[in-house]
Amino acid sequence: MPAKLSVNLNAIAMLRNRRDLPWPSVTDLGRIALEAGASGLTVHPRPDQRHVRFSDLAPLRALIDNAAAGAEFNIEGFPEENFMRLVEEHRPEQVTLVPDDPSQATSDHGWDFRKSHNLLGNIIGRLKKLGLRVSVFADGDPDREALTIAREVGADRIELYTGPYGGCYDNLAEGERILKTLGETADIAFDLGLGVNAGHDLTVANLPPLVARIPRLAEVSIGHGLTADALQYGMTETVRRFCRACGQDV
Ligand SMILES: CC(=O)[C@@H](O)[C@H](O)COP(=O)(O)O
Ligand SMILES: NCC(=O)COP(=O)(O)O
Repeated sequence: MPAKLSVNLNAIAMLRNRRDLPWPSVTDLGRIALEAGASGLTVHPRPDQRHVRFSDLAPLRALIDNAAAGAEFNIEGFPEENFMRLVEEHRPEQVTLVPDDPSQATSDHGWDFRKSHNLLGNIIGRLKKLGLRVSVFADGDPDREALTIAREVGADRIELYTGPYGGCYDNLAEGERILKTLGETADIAFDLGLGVNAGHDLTVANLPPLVARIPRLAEVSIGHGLTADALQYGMTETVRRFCRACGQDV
């Protein structure tokens, strides 16, 4: 089955937040994305709300509840107590745990599973009691021992951090080298019984080699590159292009 596309709305929210006005509407663009074939919506509510605001979550939850069967809400973030309250309130189908410090401009690394063993174990235990699928952000580092810890603490999936791969748009040889390590990391994760998602700086250009190397990739979450294309081609056409780049027949 081709990888599913979850559209990350953070970049739309960031544009909206330039003014004290309600447009561009995060909910309306989310609706267009779902109607165009996206399988879900992703938000990363950062503590300072500089992108998605906490008040965006309820209308997005309602939108997904009224969308085609199987549409999913994915909420990403560092698991501090405020984040956990948001997740408890809005019950996403998937929670993606990232090790971000609030001062980070954007996500730029996966978990150190050895150091975060106890934190992740406790948090994932709480999320499992809510019945939520949990994905954990992971570097493209084929470190079996680290991924074994991810499995032991209860993660269902890893999300491969593809920032370094996306950054190689002008250095294809380096991109191929990174793709190799992403693929090896995914192979180990599958072997351990983990599912594999991917995200960060993915584009219509770099998705096809990624899904060719990792054919069992479950989901990609994409915001920055997709929003840039939506400005040029419109959200509907852009979502279709990204779905096709995932190998979907749309
Ligand atoms: C985990 C991840 O890679 C995404 O959440 C990405 O960081 C997008 O978040 P921003 O749009 O807030 O940078
Ligand atoms: N989990 C990654 C994500 O949601 C989107 O990241 P980006 O495409 O905005 O870099």
